[in-house]
Amino acid sequence: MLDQKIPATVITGFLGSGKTTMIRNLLENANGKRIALIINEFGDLGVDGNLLKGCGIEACRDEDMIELNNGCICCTVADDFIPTMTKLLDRPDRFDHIVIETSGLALPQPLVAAFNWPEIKTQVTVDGVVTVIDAAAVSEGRFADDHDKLDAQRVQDESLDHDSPLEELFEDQIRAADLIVLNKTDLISGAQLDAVKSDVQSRSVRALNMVPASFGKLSNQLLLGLGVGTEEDIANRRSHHEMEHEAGEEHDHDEFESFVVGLGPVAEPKSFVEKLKSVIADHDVLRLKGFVDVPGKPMRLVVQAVGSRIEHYFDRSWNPGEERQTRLVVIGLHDIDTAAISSAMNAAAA
Ligand SMILES: Nc1nc2c(ncn2[C@@H]2O[C@H](COP(=O)(O)OP(=O)(O)OP(=O)(O)O)[C@@H](O)[C@H]2O)c(=O)[nH]1
Repeated sequence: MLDQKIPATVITGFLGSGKTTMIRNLLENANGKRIALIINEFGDLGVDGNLLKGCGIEACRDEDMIELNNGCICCTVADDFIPTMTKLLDRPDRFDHIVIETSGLALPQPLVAAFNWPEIKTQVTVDGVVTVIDAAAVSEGRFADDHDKLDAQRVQDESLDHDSPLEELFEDQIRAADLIVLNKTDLISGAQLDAVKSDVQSRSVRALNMVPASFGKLSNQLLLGLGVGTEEDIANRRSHHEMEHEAGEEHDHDEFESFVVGLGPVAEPKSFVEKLKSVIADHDVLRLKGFVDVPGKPMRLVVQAVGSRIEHYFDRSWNPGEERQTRLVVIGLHDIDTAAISSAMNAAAA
């Protein structure tokens, strides 16, 4: 029906929690639904969009997929997101659903608030915010800070007025959620999952709606059928940043750094990946992902690392005319040693 608003689902969650994997599954089960996909990534290499493009899934049409890579979507709402949405809504063909994947560092609140802008509000409603959580990482204590250490740092530097960026972001993404997907349950025990549930719930005053999942395998009825209209409630889900900076200080992502490392062909992928593991551990890399040119192989190699967990596989043939190259995006905290990491990665590839 033309007078019905188009539902939009916002999928958020920290770097590497499994958002793209879940979306892939969702598209595989689209059942004829026409889904527009807006993908936002932190870093200059559009890996997520590239992995989904040409993935062979029928519902995954290149023209229905829009990549927004000019920074985090929460900071570029006016310049990037609103114009993209209005263009999408002006298309003569109508979508059944819009799915938005935020970058792993995005605060969902400003994005959801954008659905109250008049030109969007009349046509679209937020069906729900789905926050994907890496339950294994939570169980390993990745988001639980060493508060004693932070307090000591605050004594040294008075400008440190809040918790660590990882913990804050983790909580802001939880507080914005209508549904929390506790993902990667294949990596933890039932008891660990229970502990993760309590940890996550303790970070919100609202009772949270949580479902466990592995590789984001959940039904589309659940993921796309929340029916919340979150834009109406966003004022009740304020982020740390909003609460700390009532005066309206700009939010930014200065606490994080991302850079792309270009390397030559990699003849020994197994040994390369092993060496990358050490680079990641030595330098506390949060996320590393990209594509590798393996000489003599017709297919491109994908490398995906989330903390110390690293995966590599050949995903598709290099296309005719496509330049075979090795490019990996690396993300860490702002003081990450970019020069040392680049040189260690070069050495690993040699
Ligand atoms: N073991 C395990 N691995 C998973 C699961 N879900 C995703 N992964 C892996 O985790 C890595 C990151 O997954 P993505 O889907 O790319 O995560 P993302 O949230 O889109 O990552 P960013 O966009 O970089 O924030 C990949 O290597 C996935 O194969 C899961 O449930 N279990």
